[in-house]
Amino acid sequence: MPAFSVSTDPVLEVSNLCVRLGGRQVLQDISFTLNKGSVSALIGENGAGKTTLLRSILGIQPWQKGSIRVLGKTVRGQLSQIGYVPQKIAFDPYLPLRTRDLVALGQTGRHWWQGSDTAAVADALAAVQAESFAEQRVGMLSGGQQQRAVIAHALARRPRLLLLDEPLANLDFASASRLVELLGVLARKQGISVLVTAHDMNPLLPILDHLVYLVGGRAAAGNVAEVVRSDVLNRLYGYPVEVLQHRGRLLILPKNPQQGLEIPCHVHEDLDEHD
Ligand SMILES: Nc1ncnc2c1ncn2[C@@H]1O[C@H](COP(=O)(O)OP(=O)(O)OP(=O)(O)O)[C@@H](O)[C@H]1O
Repeated sequence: MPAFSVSTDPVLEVSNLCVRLGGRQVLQDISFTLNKGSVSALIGENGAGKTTLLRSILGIQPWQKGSIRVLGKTVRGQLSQIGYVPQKIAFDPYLPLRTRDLVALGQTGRHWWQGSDTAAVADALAAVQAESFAEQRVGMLSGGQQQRAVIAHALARRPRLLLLDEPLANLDFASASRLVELLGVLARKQGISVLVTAHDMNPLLPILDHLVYLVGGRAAAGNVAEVVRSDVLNRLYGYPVEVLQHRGRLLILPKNPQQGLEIPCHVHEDLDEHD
């Protein structure tokens, strides 16, 4: 399989997107472009609007202003080009559904009665290294295996854009690292554009090409060095913050500790300023 480098072919273009929900401006003038074969993170605290943005890209959340283009077209008619892994997935342990069945359902979509493309199902299982548990019930798998099974489900229609809503949230460190590595491989080897939401960008840094950092409904977008800078983040937060680097991890802290951001209690020592 050829390896893809990140290209300048736009797969997703979000321009000046504004979304109001329940009388509140949840997203305000969001603009960014994701290219083919890139890995991007959509970072924000609880309630920042990450899921709302993914739902807008999927065409299930109406917006008031702006535009979203997938492969140069409106999302309507392009849904088969998008794989989606939602945030909360719980499988009953006794659900009579094997991993292979779940992936086949992803391949056939709603038409479960149609035969699935077995080669596409096998490719999706292989892409996430799920062959060894393909015949096991999904409800009996570990959290990390379930996450890989639902990603295979999303990959079964060979999408060009893969959206994952907090896929690392319930994984231990080792499973999260394996999943991050896998997402990098999907982007580089298969040319899929991957967009991952998370609260913490650090686990994703090794594979990240692009960052969309959401605060209070507004976003800064670009590569990590362009976004994670105190001048950019000062504007976004509306108060002074500092960016610290500690053993390859990035920390964003308020200059005045009374203000908003949470300071992780385990990383207070030996911090060097990074701008
Ligand atoms: N249907 C709705 N009506 C009104 N407000 C909503 C609706 N859906 C979401 N919201 C609000 O929009 C804001 C953004 O929600 P969203 O779920 O997009 O955030 P998030 O960044 O994904 O959060 P989390 O990290 O907690 O999943 C929140 O304040 C939420 O309460």
